[in-house]
Amino acid sequence: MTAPAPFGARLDDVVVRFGRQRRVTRDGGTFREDASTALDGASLTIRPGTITGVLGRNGAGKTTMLSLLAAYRRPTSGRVAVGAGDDPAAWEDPWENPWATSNVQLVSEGGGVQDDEKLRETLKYYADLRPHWDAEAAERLLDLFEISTRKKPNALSRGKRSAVGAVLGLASRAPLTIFDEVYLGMDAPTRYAFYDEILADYAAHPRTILLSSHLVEEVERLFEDVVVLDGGRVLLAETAEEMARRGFSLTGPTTAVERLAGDRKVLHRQQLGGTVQVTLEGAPDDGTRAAAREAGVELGHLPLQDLFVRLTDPAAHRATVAGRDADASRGARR
Ligand SMILES: Nc1ncnc2c1ncn2[C@@H]1O[C@H](COP(=O)(O)OP(=O)(O)OP(=O)(O)O)[C@@H](O)[C@H]1O
Repeated sequence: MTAPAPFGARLDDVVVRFGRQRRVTRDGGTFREDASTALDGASLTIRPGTITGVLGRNGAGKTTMLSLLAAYRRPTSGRVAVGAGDDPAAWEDPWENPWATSNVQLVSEGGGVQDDEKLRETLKYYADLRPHWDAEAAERLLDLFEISTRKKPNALSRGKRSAVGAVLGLASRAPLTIFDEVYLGMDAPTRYAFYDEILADYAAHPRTILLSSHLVEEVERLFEDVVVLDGGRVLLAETAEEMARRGFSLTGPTTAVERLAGDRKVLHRQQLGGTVQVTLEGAPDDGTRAAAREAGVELGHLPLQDLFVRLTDPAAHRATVAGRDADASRGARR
């Protein structure tokens, strides 16, 4: 079978509301109220043939968004589309669309397995369901994660169940493969093996992979694109390269770093004795680069975690290095 073309995905002004409830007014009348809004006018495009990180704090709407793409649910309003090619106008609504759903694989924590049957039955089911299923890859990965197909999933540990999800997602070779917090319960060596397998499999069989995770530091190296959701809205959707240009870090002697940082906004600050590392908003100009070299200050890339924390925290600490501490020292020098 020829390799399938990677899928793109798009959300246009998508709203998802859950749990309409009947409320009683003071005068005894009733009205219906939305209990929660999981997505609140979310719009974005996932480029075909990329690994895209989906980040957001608890309850931001990640699982809801990913479920829409796999047609596990319908939006309350707005449009969802998936499909091959670079023209989103040609993509299709995945809802009750067998062509779309057979090409989209969503793996959630502990999901996608038949609990009361041996794992080998689940594998047969996937082989029938997934047009691009690779049975050899599934076998190799199950060996790698030391999982026996003779076991029933409910007899597996939480980490092993997650590893089964990783296997199902990878071996599906689906043009749109979605891993929603699939790492839960996996120990660190297993997680790193999973990340390496994603990269190797993606290189050998290009497709579109969406990966949601709270372990931002661990997974950032995988991402070509990044989506950040917050309160049901898309806070940011851009390439990892564009994101990297949103900030930089300086590491070195405290006074030199403070001088170089000036009034820039601080995303993160870590003091180790006389050495400080600060993550700053914005791109370094040539002057800053030259001055850093001269002062023996190391200029580094922006850790995604710092930007993520900053972006999703409305009450973010807006201090600058030139703020509280440095102000005091400048005052003393005047
Ligand atoms: N079936 C449901 N019924 C009612 N509310 C729901 C339902 N599913 C999700 N929600 C609500 O929608 C919002 C978004 O939930 P969602 O699970 O999409 O977030 P998430 O970003 O995946 O969170 P987490 O990182 O904690 O998994 C939350 O406020 C959640 O309580």
